Amino acid sequence: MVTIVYWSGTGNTEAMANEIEAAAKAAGADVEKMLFDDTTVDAVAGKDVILLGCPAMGGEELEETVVEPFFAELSGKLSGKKVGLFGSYGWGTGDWMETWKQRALDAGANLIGTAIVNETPNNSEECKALGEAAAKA
Ligand SMILES: Cc1cc2nc3c(=O)[nH]c(=O)nc-3n(C[C@H](O)[C@H](O)[C@H](O)COP(=O)(O)O)c2cc1C
Repeated sequence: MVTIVYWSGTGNTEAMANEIEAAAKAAGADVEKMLFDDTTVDAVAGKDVILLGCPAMGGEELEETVVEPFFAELSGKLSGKKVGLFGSYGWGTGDWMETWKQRALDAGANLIGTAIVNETPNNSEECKALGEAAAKA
């Protein structure tokens, strides 16, 4: 089972989640998809393959009211877990994802891939690759 958990303010990261879900399903995986708001840290920590989505916010940061506190707590429970990260960005160059990736690695996660897209995805190769990697993980 691949579990996708995401936050999206204007729908771009949500569109990525949909593309990743479609790719993972096409590769044969069962997929569940939910918002950070609709789950808990312990529920996510108990999953097998975890894909987390959040756009670049703040100054190259995670969304601060929901995702940052969620991930800060979850990172204590990610050691050895198969984790993928994705999100949309605007005017930056993807620095928020580099920081996020490093935090996941520092937490001991087994990073299966990342995907970033400038604004709205449109049959993104990055999303497809992450969905396929998750299906095989
Ligand atoms: C409050 C706010 C802060 C943002 N900060 C950044 C940023 O630091 N770097 C960047 O590249 N884009 C930034 N963006 C642009 C968003 O990452 C971009 O529009 C993205 O597509 C939004 O994804 P979403 O539709 O899933 O919310 C910011 C947007 C907002 C509204």
